[in-house]
Parts: sequence; structure tokens; C-alpha cells
Amino acid sequence: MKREKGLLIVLSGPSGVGKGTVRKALFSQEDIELQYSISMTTRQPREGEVDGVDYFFRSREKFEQLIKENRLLEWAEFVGNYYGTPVDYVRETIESGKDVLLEIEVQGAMQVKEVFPEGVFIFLVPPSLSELRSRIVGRGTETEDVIHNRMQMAKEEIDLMDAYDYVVENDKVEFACNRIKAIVQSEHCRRDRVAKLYKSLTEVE
Ligand SMILES: Nc1ncnc2c1ncn2[C@@H]1O[C@H](COP(=O)(O)OP(=O)(O)OP(=O)(O)O)[C@@H](O)[C@H]1O
Ligand SMILES: Nc1nc2c(ncn2[C@@H]2O[C@H](COP(=O)(O)O)[C@@H](O)[C@H]2O)c(=O)[nH]1
Repeated sequence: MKREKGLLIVLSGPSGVGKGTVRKALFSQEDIELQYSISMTTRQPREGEVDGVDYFFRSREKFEQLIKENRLLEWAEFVGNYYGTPVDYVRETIESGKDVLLEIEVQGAMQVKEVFPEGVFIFLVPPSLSELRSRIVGRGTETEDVIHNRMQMAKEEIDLMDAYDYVVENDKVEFACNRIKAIVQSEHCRRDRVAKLYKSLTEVE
């Protein structure tokens, strides 16, 4: 069904919970079509990460210039690096009737909520904090210092999960992916039903 406006879906959760892994699983499914909002960051690329695919990797100067020019929908400093969402892509995608997914941390998500309260806000949680630590360590991309800082941030982020519309456990990737798919499908059904009712109640006789 072609919709007038797409959904803005925000996926947050502590670093290492599996947002990227679950997102990739979601994007490989045939019964759901989402567009991914590629973020901008000042952090160094990890091995295998590609500019323009995983992130737009930019200098701090460039990032600060984009903040000044209001070209970011939201931005935040996370463990020493800037991260932000280019606004044009998000607006254009929604206006074209397609759903867009933002994978961002909580400070940024709260900024998006101010501008797009009609968004769908999903918080991904690990089965436990020790499992979260094992996942970050197992990924092998961060130093012990960074892992410590990210675990500290995780506790602060979990305190804010009440602000989200949905909390989804990432126990198994397949289960988490199916839960998110069900949320998106039910949000579509709900909004289509409200739009239909609104139309029928406001049509001139
Ligand atoms: N359900 C799961 N069970 C076990 N391991 C998982 C699960 N989901 C993800 N992982 C593993 O956890 C590690 C972190 O996953 P991922 O990089 O997707 O997390 P993230 O939330 O995107 O992290 P960041 O916010 O730091 O980018 C990866 O090694 C991934 O393979
Ligand atoms: N506020 C924003 N947070 C973002 C954005 N893109 C990614 N992120 C989040 O940052 C942390 C760290 O990411 P990593 O790739 O360095 O591990 C993680 O929680 C991401 O979800 C963004 O555009 N805005």
C-alpha cells in the first residue's frame, strides 16, 4: 500500500546490544521495506567499515560546520566522538511515503522525539549486563578503556528506556528482528485505521 508519509523509526539501545546486527537482519527480510539513515560521525572507521555505507566519516570541523548550518536532525557527543543524523535524507524519505530507520543513542533519540513525536521509538535491551559486556568484548573493536566507558553509558541509557514506546529484548537476533517487524506492521495498521476513520468522519456529505 502506498502511503502519504512513511514512518520514522528510531532504534536505540546500549552500545554492543546488537542494534547493527538486528538492523542488518531486518533489512534482509523480504516482507518489510525500510530505508536506513546513514549517520555522520567523527570516530575513526573500524576495520571493514566503509564511508557512505556504515557512516559518513567526517572531521570535527566539518561536523561542527553542519551543526551550525542546521543540517543535522539531531546530534550528540558519545564517548568522545560526535554522531549525528543528516536531516535532508530523513525528511525526503518520509515525505516520499517510505519508512526510515535511525540507529542512534538516547540523547539523539530524545531530540528526534521533540521534532517527530509521531515517530516509533524502540529500545533494544540485552538479556543481562554481563551478556552486554561479553558482546562488546567479543566484537573485538574497542580498547578496555572504551569498553569501560561504554558500559558506564549503558547504565545511564537503560535509565531512560521508559521514554521509548517499545522495549525489545535482543536474546536471539531472529526473535528480536521478528519483534521489531511486528511493531512496524502493527504501527502501520493502527495509523491506516485512524486515517481511514478520520477521512470518513470529516468527508463533506
Ligand atoms: N542476539 C545476539 N546474541 C549474541 N550475540 C549477539 C546478538 N546480537 C548481536 N550480537 C553480537 O554482539 C556484538 C555487538 O553487536 P552490534 O555491533 O550489532 O551492536 P550495536 O548495538 O550495533 O553496537 P554499537 O552501538 O556499539 O555500534 C557483535 O559481535 C554481534 O555479533
Ligand atoms: N545520536 C546519535 N547516535 C548515533 C548516531 N549514529 C550512531 N549512533 C550511536 O552511537 C553509539 C556508538 O556507535 P559506534 O558505531 O561508535 O559503536 C551507538 O549507540 C550508536 O547507535 C547518530 O547519528 N546520532
